[in-house]
Amino acid sequence: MNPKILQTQNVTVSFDGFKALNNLNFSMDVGELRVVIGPNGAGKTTFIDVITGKVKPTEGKVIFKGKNIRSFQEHEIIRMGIGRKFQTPRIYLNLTASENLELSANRNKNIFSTLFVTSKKTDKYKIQGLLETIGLTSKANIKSAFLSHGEKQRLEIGMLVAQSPDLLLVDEPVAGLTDEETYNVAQLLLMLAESHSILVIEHDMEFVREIARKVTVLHEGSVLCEGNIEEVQNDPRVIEVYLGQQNNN
Ligand SMILES: Nc1ncnc2c1ncn2[C@@H]1O[C@H](COP(=O)(O)OP(=O)(O)OP(=O)(O)O)[C@@H](O)[C@H]1O
Repeated sequence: MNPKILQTQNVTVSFDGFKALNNLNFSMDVGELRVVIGPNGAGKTTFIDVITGKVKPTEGKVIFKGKNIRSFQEHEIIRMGIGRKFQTPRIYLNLTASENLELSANRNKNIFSTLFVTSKKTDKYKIQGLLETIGLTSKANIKSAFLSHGEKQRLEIGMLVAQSPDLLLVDEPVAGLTDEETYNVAQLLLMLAESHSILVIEHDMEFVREIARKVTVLHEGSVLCEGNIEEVQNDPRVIEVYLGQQNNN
Protein backbone atom coordinates (compact mmCIF):
# COMPACT_ATOMS: atom_id res chain seq x y z
CA MET A 1 0.00 0.00 0.00
CA ASN A 2 1.29 3.48 -0.86
CA PRO A 3 2.17 5.77 2.05
CA LYS A 4 -0.36 8.54 2.62
CA ILE A 5 0.65 12.17 2.57
CA LEU A 6 -2.74 13.36 3.79
CA GLN A 7 -5.85 11.90 5.36
CA THR A 8 -8.93 13.39 6.93
CA GLN A 9 -10.98 11.09 9.15
CA ASN A 10 -14.61 11.95 9.88
CA VAL A 11 -13.88 15.67 9.74
CA THR A 12 -16.80 17.93 10.51
CA VAL A 13 -16.64 21.73 10.55
CA SER A 14 -19.70 23.46 11.99
CA PHE A 15 -20.32 27.18 11.65
CA ASP A 16 -23.10 27.96 14.14
CA GLY A 17 -24.58 24.52 13.55
CA PHE A 18 -24.21 24.61 9.74
CA LYS A 19 -21.89 21.82 8.60
CA ALA A 20 -19.52 23.20 5.95
CA LEU A 21 -17.71 19.84 6.16
CA ASN A 22 -19.76 16.84 7.15
CA ASN A 23 -17.98 13.69 8.26
CA LEU A 24 -15.41 14.09 5.49
CA ASN A 25 -13.13 11.14 4.79
CA PHE A 26 -10.36 11.76 2.31
CA SER A 27 -6.91 10.39 1.61
CA MET A 28 -4.17 10.89 -0.93
CA ASP A 29 -0.86 9.11 -1.54
CA VAL A 30 2.63 10.53 -1.42
CA GLY A 31 3.48 11.83 -4.91
CA GLU A 32 -0.14 12.04 -6.04
CA LEU A 33 -1.70 14.87 -8.04
CA ARG A 34 -5.32 15.10 -6.86
CA VAL A 35 -7.98 17.46 -8.09
CA VAL A 36 -10.94 18.37 -5.88
CA ILE A 37 -14.02 19.78 -7.59
CA GLY A 38 -17.52 20.59 -6.42
CA PRO A 39 -20.32 23.10 -6.86
CA ASN A 40 -20.35 26.45 -5.06
CA GLY A 41 -20.62 25.99 -1.32
CA ALA A 42 -19.54 22.33 -1.45
CA GLY A 43 -16.87 22.97 1.19
CA LYS A 44 -13.71 23.14 -0.96
CA THR A 45 -12.23 26.25 0.66
CA THR A 46 -13.15 25.03 4.14
CA PHE A 47 -11.41 21.75 3.27
CA ILE A 48 -8.16 23.59 2.45
CA ASP A 49 -8.60 25.84 5.51
CA VAL A 50 -8.83 22.75 7.71
CA ILE A 51 -5.68 21.20 6.22
CA THR A 52 -3.69 24.41 6.75
CA GLY A 53 -4.97 24.91 10.30
CA LYS A 54 -6.80 28.15 9.48
CA VAL A 55 -10.04 26.48 10.54
CA LYS A 56 -10.12 23.82 13.26
CA PRO A 57 -12.37 20.80 12.79
CA THR A 58 -15.29 20.57 15.16
CA GLU A 59 -14.78 16.82 15.01
CA GLY A 60 -12.38 14.40 13.36
CA LYS A 61 -8.70 14.13 12.52
CA VAL A 62 -6.43 15.71 9.90
CA ILE A 63 -3.40 13.46 9.43
CA PHE A 64 -0.33 14.74 7.57
CA LYS A 65 2.57 12.33 7.02
CA GLY A 66 1.05 10.06 9.67
CA LYS A 67 0.66 12.77 12.34
CA ASN A 68 -2.58 14.29 13.58
CA ILE A 69 -2.10 18.03 12.97
CA ARG A 70 -5.46 19.13 14.31
CA SER A 71 -4.02 20.99 17.30
CA PHE A 72 -1.17 22.75 15.45
CA GLN A 73 -1.13 26.43 14.52
CA GLU A 74 -1.03 27.61 10.89
CA HIS A 75 2.66 28.61 10.99
CA GLU A 76 3.61 25.27 12.57
CA ILE A 77 1.77 23.41 9.82
CA ILE A 78 3.63 25.42 7.16
CA ARG A 79 6.91 24.45 8.81
CA MET A 80 5.83 20.81 8.88
CA GLY A 81 5.66 20.94 5.08
CA ILE A 82 2.26 22.10 3.85
CA GLY A 83 2.38 25.03 1.41
CA ARG A 84 -0.68 26.89 0.14
CA LYS A 85 -1.20 28.94 -2.95
CA PHE A 86 -4.15 31.27 -2.60
CA GLN A 87 -6.55 32.04 -5.43
CA THR A 88 -5.27 35.61 -5.85
CA PRO A 89 -1.49 35.88 -6.23
CA ARG A 90 0.22 37.17 -3.10
CA ILE A 91 3.50 38.32 -4.57
CA TYR A 92 5.49 41.49 -3.91
CA LEU A 93 4.73 43.63 -6.96
CA ASN A 94 7.67 45.99 -6.44
CA LEU A 95 10.15 43.10 -6.43
CA THR A 96 11.35 41.17 -9.48
CA ALA A 97 10.32 37.58 -10.14
CA SER A 98 13.79 36.49 -9.10
CA GLU A 99 13.66 38.47 -5.84
CA ASN A 100 10.22 37.08 -5.00
CA LEU A 101 11.56 33.54 -5.44
CA GLU A 102 14.66 34.30 -3.33
CA LEU A 103 12.52 35.67 -0.55
CA SER A 104 10.33 32.55 -0.51
CA ALA A 105 13.34 30.23 -0.63
CA ASN A 106 14.82 31.93 2.43
CA ARG A 107 11.60 32.27 4.39
CA ASN A 108 12.00 29.04 6.31
CA LYS A 109 15.73 29.31 6.87
CA ASN A 110 17.49 30.37 10.02
CA ILE A 111 20.03 33.18 10.07
CA PHE A 112 23.05 30.81 10.15
CA SER A 113 22.20 28.92 6.99
CA THR A 114 21.89 32.17 5.03
CA LEU A 115 25.43 33.20 6.05
CA PHE A 116 27.24 30.46 4.14
CA VAL A 117 28.47 31.35 0.65
CA THR A 118 28.03 27.80 -0.58
CA SER A 119 24.36 27.81 0.33
CA LYS A 120 23.96 31.17 -1.44
CA LYS A 121 25.48 29.64 -4.57
CA THR A 122 23.15 26.69 -4.29
CA ASP A 123 20.28 29.13 -3.88
CA LYS A 124 21.28 30.95 -7.06
CA TYR A 125 21.09 27.70 -9.05
CA LYS A 126 17.84 26.82 -7.33
CA ILE A 127 16.32 30.18 -8.31
CA GLN A 128 17.55 29.84 -11.89
CA GLY A 129 16.10 26.34 -12.07
CA LEU A 130 12.79 27.54 -10.67
CA LEU A 131 12.62 30.45 -13.13
CA GLU A 132 13.12 27.96 -15.94
CA THR A 133 10.48 25.62 -14.54
CA ILE A 134 7.89 28.38 -14.32
CA GLY A 135 8.87 29.78 -17.74
CA LEU A 136 9.97 33.19 -16.47
CA THR A 137 13.72 33.16 -17.16
CA SER A 138 13.43 36.01 -19.66
CA LYS A 139 11.40 38.05 -17.15
CA ALA A 140 13.53 37.31 -14.08
CA ASN A 141 14.56 40.93 -13.54
CA ILE A 142 11.32 42.67 -14.39
CA LYS A 143 9.24 44.06 -11.55
CA SER A 144 6.44 41.61 -10.87
CA ALA A 145 3.85 44.37 -11.27
CA PHE A 146 4.52 44.19 -15.03
CA LEU A 147 3.86 40.45 -15.32
CA SER A 148 0.59 39.21 -16.83
CA HIS A 149 -1.98 37.57 -14.56
CA GLY A 150 -0.92 34.12 -15.80
CA GLU A 151 2.76 34.89 -15.22
CA LYS A 152 1.94 36.07 -11.70
CA GLN A 153 0.09 32.79 -11.05
CA ARG A 154 3.10 30.81 -12.27
CA LEU A 155 5.43 32.95 -10.18
CA GLU A 156 3.41 32.26 -7.08
CA ILE A 157 3.43 28.54 -7.78
CA GLY A 158 7.23 28.87 -8.11
CA MET A 159 7.35 30.71 -4.77
CA LEU A 160 5.44 27.86 -3.19
CA VAL A 161 7.87 25.30 -4.61
CA ALA A 162 10.83 27.45 -3.42
CA GLN A 163 9.75 26.72 0.16
CA SER A 164 10.16 22.98 -0.55
CA PRO A 165 6.86 21.82 0.94
CA ASP A 166 5.97 18.14 1.00
CA LEU A 167 2.39 18.93 0.01
CA LEU A 168 1.33 21.76 -2.29
CA LEU A 169 -2.23 23.06 -1.93
CA VAL A 170 -3.26 25.03 -4.99
CA ASP A 171 -6.56 26.92 -4.86
CA GLU A 172 -8.17 27.73 -8.24
CA PRO A 173 -4.94 28.51 -10.11
CA VAL A 174 -6.57 29.30 -13.47
CA ALA A 175 -9.48 31.52 -12.43
CA GLY A 176 -9.55 34.46 -14.84
CA LEU A 177 -6.76 33.15 -17.09
CA THR A 178 -6.77 32.99 -20.91
CA ASP A 179 -6.74 29.57 -22.60
CA GLU A 180 -3.03 29.87 -23.33
CA GLU A 181 -2.20 30.85 -19.75
CA THR A 182 -4.41 28.03 -18.46
CA TYR A 183 -2.47 25.60 -20.64
CA ASN A 184 0.84 26.92 -19.26
CA VAL A 185 -0.30 26.51 -15.66
CA ALA A 186 -1.54 22.98 -16.46
CA GLN A 187 1.84 22.05 -17.95
CA LEU A 188 3.63 23.53 -14.95
CA LEU A 189 1.54 21.55 -12.46
CA LEU A 190 2.03 18.35 -14.47
CA MET A 191 5.79 18.93 -14.44
CA LEU A 192 5.80 19.62 -10.69
CA ALA A 193 3.65 16.55 -10.07
CA GLU A 194 6.60 14.39 -11.17
CA SER A 195 8.32 15.23 -7.89
CA HIS A 196 5.64 16.64 -5.55
CA SER A 197 2.36 15.74 -3.88
CA ILE A 198 -0.19 18.28 -5.12
CA LEU A 199 -3.80 18.95 -4.20
CA VAL A 200 -5.59 21.29 -6.61
CA ILE A 201 -9.02 22.83 -6.15
CA GLU A 202 -10.56 23.97 -9.39
CA HIS A 203 -13.81 24.89 -11.09
CA ASP A 204 -12.59 25.01 -14.68
CA MET A 205 -13.49 21.59 -16.13
CA GLU A 206 -11.33 22.04 -19.24
CA PHE A 207 -8.34 22.52 -16.95
CA VAL A 208 -9.37 19.61 -14.73
CA ARG A 209 -9.51 17.37 -17.82
CA GLU A 210 -5.99 18.48 -18.76
CA ILE A 211 -4.34 17.66 -15.45
CA ALA A 212 -6.53 15.22 -13.58
CA ARG A 213 -5.62 11.66 -12.82
CA LYS A 214 -7.86 11.13 -9.82
CA VAL A 215 -10.70 13.50 -9.04
CA THR A 216 -12.61 13.90 -5.77
CA VAL A 217 -16.04 15.48 -5.96
CA LEU A 218 -17.23 17.30 -2.85
CA HIS A 219 -20.88 18.00 -2.23
CA GLU A 220 -22.45 19.42 0.92
CA GLY A 221 -19.22 18.92 2.86
CA SER A 222 -18.74 15.22 2.04
CA VAL A 223 -17.12 13.19 -0.71
CA LEU A 224 -19.79 12.47 -3.32
CA CYS A 225 -17.56 10.30 -5.50
CA GLU A 226 -13.98 9.70 -6.60
CA GLY A 227 -12.40 8.31 -9.72
CA ASN A 228 -10.71 9.23 -12.94
CA ILE A 229 -12.15 12.07 -14.96
CA GLU A 230 -14.33 9.81 -17.18
CA GLU A 231 -15.81 7.97 -14.19
CA VAL A 232 -16.56 11.22 -12.41
CA GLN A 233 -18.04 12.92 -15.46
CA ASN A 234 -20.33 9.97 -16.17
CA ASP A 235 -21.52 9.56 -12.59
CA PRO A 236 -25.21 10.57 -12.56
CA ARG A 237 -24.87 12.08 -9.07
CA VAL A 238 -22.10 14.36 -10.30
CA ILE A 239 -24.04 15.32 -13.40
CA GLU A 240 -26.94 16.26 -11.19
CA VAL A 241 -25.11 18.31 -8.57
CA TYR A 242 -22.17 19.73 -10.46
CA LEU A 243 -21.84 19.28 -14.19
CA GLY A 244 -25.57 19.66 -14.77
CA GLN A 245 -25.46 22.87 -12.85
CA GLN A 246 -22.50 24.07 -14.91
CA ASN A 247 -24.16 23.21 -18.20
CA ASN A 248 -27.16 25.23 -17.19
CA ASN A 249 -25.04 28.35 -16.70
N1 LIG B 1 -16.93 31.36 8.41
C1 LIG B 1 -18.08 30.86 7.98
N2 LIG B 1 -19.23 31.05 8.66
C2 LIG B 1 -20.40 30.52 8.26
N3 LIG B 1 -20.55 29.80 7.14
C3 LIG B 1 -19.45 29.57 6.40
C4 LIG B 1 -18.17 30.08 6.76
N4 LIG B 1 -17.26 29.67 5.82
C5 LIG B 1 -17.96 28.95 4.93
N5 LIG B 1 -19.26 28.90 5.26
C6 LIG B 1 -20.30 28.18 4.51
O1 LIG B 1 -19.87 26.85 4.36
C7 LIG B 1 -20.23 26.36 3.06
C8 LIG B 1 -18.99 25.88 2.36
O2 LIG B 1 -18.19 27.02 2.01
P1 LIG B 1 -16.85 26.91 1.20
O3 LIG B 1 -16.37 28.30 0.98
O4 LIG B 1 -15.93 25.96 1.87
O5 LIG B 1 -17.35 26.28 -0.19
P2 LIG B 1 -16.63 26.21 -1.61
O6 LIG B 1 -16.87 24.85 -2.12
O7 LIG B 1 -15.21 26.66 -1.45
O8 LIG B 1 -17.47 27.27 -2.43
P3 LIG B 1 -17.03 28.20 -3.66
O9 LIG B 1 -16.82 27.28 -4.82
O10 LIG B 1 -18.21 29.07 -3.83
O11 LIG B 1 -15.79 28.94 -3.24
C9 LIG B 1 -20.93 27.51 2.34
O12 LIG B 1 -22.32 27.30 2.44
C10 LIG B 1 -20.49 28.73 3.12
O13 LIG B 1 -21.48 29.74 3.08
